[in-house]
Amino acid sequence: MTTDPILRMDNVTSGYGNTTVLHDVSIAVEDGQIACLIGPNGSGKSTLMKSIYGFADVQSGTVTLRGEEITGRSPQDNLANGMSYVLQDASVFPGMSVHENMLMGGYVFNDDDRAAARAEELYDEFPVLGDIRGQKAGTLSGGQRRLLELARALMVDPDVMMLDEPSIGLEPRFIDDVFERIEQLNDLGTTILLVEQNAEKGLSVADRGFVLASGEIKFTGTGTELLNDEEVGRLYLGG
Ligand SMILES: Nc1ncnc2c1ncn2[C@@H]1O[C@H](COP(=O)(O)OP(=O)(O)OP(=O)(O)O)[C@@H](O)[C@H]1O
Repeated sequence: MTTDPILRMDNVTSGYGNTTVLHDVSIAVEDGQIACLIGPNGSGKSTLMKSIYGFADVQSGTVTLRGEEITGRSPQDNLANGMSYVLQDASVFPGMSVHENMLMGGYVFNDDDRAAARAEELYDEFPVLGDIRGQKAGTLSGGQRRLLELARALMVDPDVMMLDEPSIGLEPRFIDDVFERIEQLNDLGTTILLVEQNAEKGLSVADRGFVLASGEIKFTGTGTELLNDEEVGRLYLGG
């Protein structure tokens, strides 16, 4: 069964100022899916997410969330509208506690009680985070910090969450844990669009995959279809 896509890009050409990075890109992510974007370095994966979120310039084409056009909206508006984005270089505030970092994730509420209540819900969901809520974020391990970044982005209870390279910089022993967390977020009902350098890992959790090269979508399929595609394997999965 298919549902209407929750997030779409239709014929988007975009970049930065006069520089064009993406050419005529169309993707559709259905409600409740995990979608994964793979492709070589510099192919425009981060730019695709930035074009959805208002960090890059859409030169033509449209971006749609829940059927409503959001092309060119600001990141703040997108966050308030139920979409969160964990940037590749997302960082925690090292001098603040885990809990204070969580509250920052709910700043758009303008309501301290509501933010605190939402943080408690997330500690129930991720007890490891609740256990260290008083600890300064700068003292966390890489895996704990990534979990905090993910949980902080959940403070607004987003319908759609975009994650740019969630496994980057993590020790191998934490990588499986992060992917389990991503599947857990998805089980809670959040639609996820993920950029992942570890293409096999990313596609293995994905309902839908997109291969981007030189700013164009070259292949689309289910995660399994792309993993099993001979050409995708040879060109983009290292054999
Ligand atoms: N702020 C910017 N201004 C101008 N050009 C940019 C900007 N950010 C990225 N680019 C260019 O856009 C192209 C695509 O970069 P992008 O970061 O989207 O690729 P990527 O596929 O995410 O790469 P990586 O896997 O290395 O993160 C690159 O040529 C890059 O130099």
